[in-house]
Amino acid sequence: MSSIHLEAKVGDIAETVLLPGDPLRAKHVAETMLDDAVCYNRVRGMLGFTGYYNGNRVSIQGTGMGMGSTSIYVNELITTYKAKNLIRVGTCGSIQEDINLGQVLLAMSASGDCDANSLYFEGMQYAATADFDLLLKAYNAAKSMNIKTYQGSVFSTNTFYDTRENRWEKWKKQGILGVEMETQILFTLAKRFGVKALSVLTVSDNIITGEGTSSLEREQSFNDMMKIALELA
Ligand SMILES: O=P(O)(O)O[C@H]1O[C@H](CO)[C@@H](O)[C@H]1O
Ligand SMILES: O=c1cc[nH]c(=O)[nH]1
Repeated sequence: MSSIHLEAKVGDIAETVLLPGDPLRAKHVAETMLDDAVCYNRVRGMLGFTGYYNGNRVSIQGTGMGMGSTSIYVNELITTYKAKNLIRVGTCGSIQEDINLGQVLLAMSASGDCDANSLYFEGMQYAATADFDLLLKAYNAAKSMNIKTYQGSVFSTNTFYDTRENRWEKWKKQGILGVEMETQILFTLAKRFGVKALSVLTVSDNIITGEGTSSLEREQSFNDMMKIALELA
């Protein structure tokens, strides 16, 4: 048996699944950091692999960009493949001047503009929150590897491009650390289905200062984030 958007058979995917937006980041990590990695999904080019990290079985599955695409993979991973720990490994734009390129955020919660949530919660606002156990483990793993992390809230948006001026000013004042496009729906669905979720994010852009990284760097150069997430397997 497989699902609509994943051709893996039940049993091909580990209980802990890392979730980059970029399927080529999944491939790069599988090739450079996992042992005996096997590709289980090529449907729509949304690559997924299962392998071993320090002897522990782990999968890594691209989600695509945005909450619509992510919700499809998260739903299928949980309901068909019985995934138990879903850990996003993504990039984000910092909206705080002092959080610079390459730094790692552990998302405690996600605000956002997820349409699926607005409909589902009938206009009420749900506080999408990380699993505390995964958050604590990630924090401790980072500390033991001497990797500095920032713990706090992120904003998940479905619109990467937007012409509003000072769009992020109020969110910056509200203490949001970074902006990305998937965490709000990941945390919401994980709680609904009774599984654990966390987002580990690397700052690829600083939206306030305008600094950014290349697409190759976004695909390949986020070692600290990957090491923290893989320790959770
Ligand atoms: O690098 P990924 O994981 O794709 O994450 C970020 O990058 C994409 C936008 O460029 C969005 O998916 C955003 O959340
Ligand atoms: O600015 C950014 C950078 C990464 N991802 C986003 O969604 N926004």
